[in-house]
Amino acid sequence: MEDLKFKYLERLSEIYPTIAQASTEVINLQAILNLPKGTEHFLTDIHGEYEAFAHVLKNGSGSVRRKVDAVFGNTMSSRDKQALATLIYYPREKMDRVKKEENNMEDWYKITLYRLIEVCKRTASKYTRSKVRKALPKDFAYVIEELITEKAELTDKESYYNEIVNTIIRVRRAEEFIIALSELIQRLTVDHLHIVGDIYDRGPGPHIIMDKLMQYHSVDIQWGNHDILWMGAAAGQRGCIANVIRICARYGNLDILEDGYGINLLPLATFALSKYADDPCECFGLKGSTSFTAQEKEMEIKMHKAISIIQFKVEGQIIRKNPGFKMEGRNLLHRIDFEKGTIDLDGQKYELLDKNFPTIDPRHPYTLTKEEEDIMERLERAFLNCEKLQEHMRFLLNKGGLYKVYNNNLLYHGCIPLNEDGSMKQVKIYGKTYKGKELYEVLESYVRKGFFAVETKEKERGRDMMWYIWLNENSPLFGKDKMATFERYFLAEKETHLEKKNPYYSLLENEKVVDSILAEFGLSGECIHIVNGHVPVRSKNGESPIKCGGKVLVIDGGFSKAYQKETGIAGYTLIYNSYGLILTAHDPFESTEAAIEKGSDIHSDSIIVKRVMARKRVEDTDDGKRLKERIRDLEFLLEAYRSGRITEKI
Ligand SMILES: O=P(O)(O)OC[C@H]1O[C@](O)(COP(=O)(O)O)[C@@H](O)[C@@H]1O
Ligand SMILES: [Mn+2]
Repeated sequence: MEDLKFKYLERLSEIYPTIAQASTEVINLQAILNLPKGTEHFLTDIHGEYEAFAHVLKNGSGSVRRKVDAVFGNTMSSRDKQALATLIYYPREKMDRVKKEENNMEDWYKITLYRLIEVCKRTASKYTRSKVRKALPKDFAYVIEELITEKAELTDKESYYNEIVNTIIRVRRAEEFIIALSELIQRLTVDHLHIVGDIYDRGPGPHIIMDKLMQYHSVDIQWGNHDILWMGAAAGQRGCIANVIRICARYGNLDILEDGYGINLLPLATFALSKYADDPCECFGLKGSTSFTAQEKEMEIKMHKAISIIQFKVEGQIIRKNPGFKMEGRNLLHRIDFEKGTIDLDGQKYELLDKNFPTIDPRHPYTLTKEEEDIMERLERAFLNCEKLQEHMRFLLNKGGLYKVYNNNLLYHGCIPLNEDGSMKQVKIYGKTYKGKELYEVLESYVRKGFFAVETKEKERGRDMMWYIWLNENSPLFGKDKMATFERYFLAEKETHLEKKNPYYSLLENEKVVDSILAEFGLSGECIHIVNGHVPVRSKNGESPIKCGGKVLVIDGGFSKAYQKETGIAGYTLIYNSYGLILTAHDPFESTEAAIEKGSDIHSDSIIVKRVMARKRVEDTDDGKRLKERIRDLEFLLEAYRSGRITEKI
């Protein structure tokens, strides 16, 4: 042990070769520990709504506006503060508008630059000089640093700053400078972003969101069931591929696949148009609003039906291949009486709303026709070979996982499968039993195997496991007793559409249960929380996102337009800054245009969940723990230098 420690100190002395260097580092680290904790921003269930996502990201769920308020207080009107905030979110667009209205732009530049510099100073003051420097835009790095650093030794500070600002305006760089400052403020306002799952499906731009996330300075992702579905599809799992296409078709979003990812859907389209030529496919109408022509719409609807039938067949095969998934109950095609157009569900007969199944052979209902097989083969190849999709999935794999413990908060998308009595449910995965944290871990290991395992069998298991995580009742990401897709398309009886939630969701007010979950992930004591998404909070019905006295925060982002009618709002986001936790309820997002025009933020309400007594510092965070360890090691090194066990390397 001693030997190992000595070796470690020797290595450390290579980085800090002198007493002076090691002690400077100790002083620097100690200074960081005393800075206020960086702001964390939590978003979930974005569901392809890239405009609303970009807006919330730009305004830091109200954080930018709070900064503007803190800097200018009552010295500026609320309208001016809002205009300044909008400028920070959308500098280019806002300036275009201002130019049309203002007759003295020089004055406007001067005032605006001055204001932005003040906000920038305040946002940067939380960070070390070196961190701010790293965030500075290359072109203006030197000047911005001059402007935001207090110059105590200058007697006439004002004229010094004025000179710089005047020069910027004179050389016609004011606009670029305003843009650079605005982006810097956005960048510094949020230190770290958590995405608690479900980037994909329903909305039109998940690929645009992924591109944005890949450029973001600091982010982690807890995979949602919809993300896993896309990961499975990208790994070539047929059940996942069929579901991905079906959901895109359902929401009129097939162009995500065609234009966004360059996946060719022509074979499916041609097949659907010929197979369902005279079929109105009434059960397969599109959700949400689309701008399709009648002809386009007809094609989407037919493709929607074609891929749904393929999905039910392919899923039947996966279920039969994996009896351990215990999902035979979800195989429904063989229970259809194709002559009568009825289905037998647990002894009860139901009439099907659509009786036309030209591709199903009643004797072998789960077998794909030659054409369907051909389509699936081509799609499988297209998903596997799509470079952009694979790149997005690699990013999810690198930055993501099924859960995360971060600064005393436990983050996951769905739930912890529980029994009725609140104990953790034992779940069998390929013959072995797991629960709680171990269940999460084994599932995550299979997801990674689905991409990286060398051995074919293990890889296949990994792939099938992604489909399992998407919809199995024991999946912590799904957490419902069944996914009633078939019933929702084909049966009128609403009771068959019901998807019963795992007891987890009704036990969230039970402190014993909540504590046991937190403890399972190593969390105990004060100021610990579970943050999860997945289930829309029906605030219209008085439901609160704050459960168990604030220990659990269910922040389904509700970005998804399809769900806003049900919930009454556009969901919640969470901010954890040095003063505490702030939950923001959002109003539906109209459009970027409207946000600039009206200068509206989309948050309607901010609820302070927890206000800390003393402002939290870096010292109180996970990063702080690591820094303290580093300081301790460096102090050992200093001791070794001073006692002569290690010599300085000058
Ligand atoms: O309303 P849609 O888009 O058809 O989706 C409904 C399906 O989505 C699910 O709610 C899963 O998606 P979420 O993870 O967003 O809840 C299923 O339980 C349900 O069958
Ligand atoms: Mn979900």
